[in-house]
This record gives sequence, structure tokens and C-alpha cells, in this order.
Amino acid sequence: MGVLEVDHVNRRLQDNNGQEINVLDDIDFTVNPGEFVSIIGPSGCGKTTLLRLISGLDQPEEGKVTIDGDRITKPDYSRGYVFQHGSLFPWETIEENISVGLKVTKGRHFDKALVKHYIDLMGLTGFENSYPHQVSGGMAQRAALARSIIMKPEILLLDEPMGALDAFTRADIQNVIYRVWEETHTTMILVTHDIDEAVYLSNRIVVMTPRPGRIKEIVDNPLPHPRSRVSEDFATFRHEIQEKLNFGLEDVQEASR
Ligand SMILES: Nc1ncnc2c1ncn2[C@@H]1O[C@H](COP(=O)(O)OP(=O)(O)OP(=O)(O)O)[C@@H](O)[C@H]1O
Repeated sequence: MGVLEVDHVNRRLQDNNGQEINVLDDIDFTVNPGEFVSIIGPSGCGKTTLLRLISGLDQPEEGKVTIDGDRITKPDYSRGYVFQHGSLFPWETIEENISVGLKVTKGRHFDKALVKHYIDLMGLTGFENSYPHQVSGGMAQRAALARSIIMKPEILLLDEPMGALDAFTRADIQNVIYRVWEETHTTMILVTHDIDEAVYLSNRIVVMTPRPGRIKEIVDNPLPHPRSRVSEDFATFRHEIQEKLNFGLEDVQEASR
């Protein structure tokens, strides 16, 4: 259940001058159920555009995105989406925010015990009645994660959810995401600029290059779990990914000469 196929996808958009730009060019890869895949590449290489196509928020000009062979045509709760800025409703409490999807799908009589479970799991106990502006950025992201995970999505799409956080909070949320992945086996697709994050969390890393956004290489992560951010093996694999990314930038510099 839940094999995601991004099948020779092209996406073109118009820039401010009305010029057509090839944002994604022949993107082709498969994600199996339970995998953790990171998409990494320089700014503007089309990572968010790709995630939007997978979510169903956008459609490609050519190619298709399917789950178990069925074309994705619109967003639905089987694919959760967590943004860089958690996008919690500021007028609702943490508990109400986490319950949003349940309220929509189950009406007023949703399972309150389930909400409590996720509040506890995310370390938000005691903050149920706080509003988003009354909690830290890390807590707001935990709540945003809980709001998605509570819907038990087949695939969780993570669009730089740690991007706006300081290093300590980022590591903390990475651990939370890892725990959730390990416990639920939800397929996760993470967009990030952060090589350490990709190496720490994912089974496979999709390395992209910009203009047009292409897949340069898909790299299997050889590191066993649990992973240590300070091990020699971690540093070696990190270096390998860094080299592949720099290679991508050299390609851009070459093209602009
Ligand atoms: N709605 C749009 N209309 C026109 N151009 C767009 C639109 N959305 C994105 N683009 C362009 O497409 C390219 C890819 O954007 P995208 O946000 O997918 O890249 P990204 O790799 O996620 O970048 P970042 O890491 O900075 O978030 C960029 O050049 C961007 O300006």
C-alpha cells in the first residue's frame, strides 16, 4: 500500500517578466511505503514545487504523480503537509489546532483521548489551552506535526519544518520526527537545505540541481540507526553529499559563464 511514483514529471512556470521557466525537468523516482526520503538542493531548484505536486496542490505539464497507480489530482488527508512556519490558526488553542482535521472528518464527536495522546507524545502537555503566539517556535512546530500525524497520513510531506528554528530546537524536532517515523512507519518526504538533517533522518537522499530543477543523483544512506551526529561515518557520508551538492553549484556557475 502507498507506493508513490513521480513519473517523468515536468513543471513550467512563468517568471515576473512572463518568461517561461523550466522549474522541474524530467523528475522521476519512486518512494516505497515506510521510507524516509530527503530532497536536498540549492534554493530555487524546485523542491517545494515538487512537494506541491506530490501533495496534489499543483499539477505537472507532463508526466504524472501516482499512489499505487492512482493519479494524485488534489490534496487529501492521506498526505499530511507541514510547512516551514507551522501555519497554526492563531485564533485557536494548541489543542484546537491539533484537532482541526479530526473535526472536519469526524464532526464534533471526535476522539478527545486521541488528541490527548498526541499532545503527550509531542511534549505539549500543560500547553493545551495556550495560543500559538504563547508557545515557542519549536512547540508550535510540534503542534503542527501533531495536527498532521493525528490524521494517520500514508505520506507526510515536510517542507523545511525546521528551517526557521535555532540549532538546538532543530535537533529536538528532528528527534521528534525520527521517533514518529520509527513508531508509525509513515512514509516521510523531507525538503531541506540542511545536509546534516538529511543524513540524520533519511534512508535515501534525492540530490537536486537548479535551472532547470533536475535530479542529479539519488543516494542510499548506509548509516544504521540509531545515528550519531558526531560519528566518523556520519561525517564521511555528510562529506559525500556535500561534494555532490557543490558539484551541482559548479554546474550552475558553468552555465552562467
Ligand atoms: N507560483 C510561481 N510562479 C512563478 N514561479 C515560481 C512559482 N513558484 C515557484 N516559482 C519559481 O520556481 C523555482 C523553484 O521554486 P521552489 O520554491 O520550488 O524552489 P525551492 O528549491 O523550494 O527553493 P527554496 O529552497 O528557496 O525554498 C524558483 O525559481 C521560483 O522562483
